[in-house]
Amino acid sequence: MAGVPTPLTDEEIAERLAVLPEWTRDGDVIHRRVDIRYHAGVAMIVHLADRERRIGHHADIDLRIDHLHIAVTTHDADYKLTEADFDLAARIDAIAVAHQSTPLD
Ligand SMILES: C[C@H](O)[C@H](O)[C@H]1CNC2=NC(N)=NC(=O)C2=N1
Repeated sequence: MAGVPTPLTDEEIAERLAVLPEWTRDGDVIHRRVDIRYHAGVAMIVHLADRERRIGHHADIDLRIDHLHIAVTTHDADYKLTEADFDLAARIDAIAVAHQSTPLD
């Protein structure tokens, strides 16, 4: 097992957020909204959960009728932001693009 992941500094977090315009920092969490219809949102969650299982990092996901809200932090780092959160955020963005274009409702 790897040790406890290292929390990022405020400067490191700002650098990473600068290239993730969909994401907002709220303390020790980053979050974004994905506008997506309900059934496409379900499909996106299944896709994302499979990716999360493989990378060993998981988002908190709130499914609503016309959007998802996704939040990421690292519980193994006492709920601080780490590199793994920004890696997952970038993967979420790519998955969202694919699913937002699916014609499911
Ligand atoms: C053992 C397992 O890899 C860990 O519990 C992983 C799983 N997924 C995780 N996801 C998130 N968001 N934070 C973690 O600290 C974390 N830890």
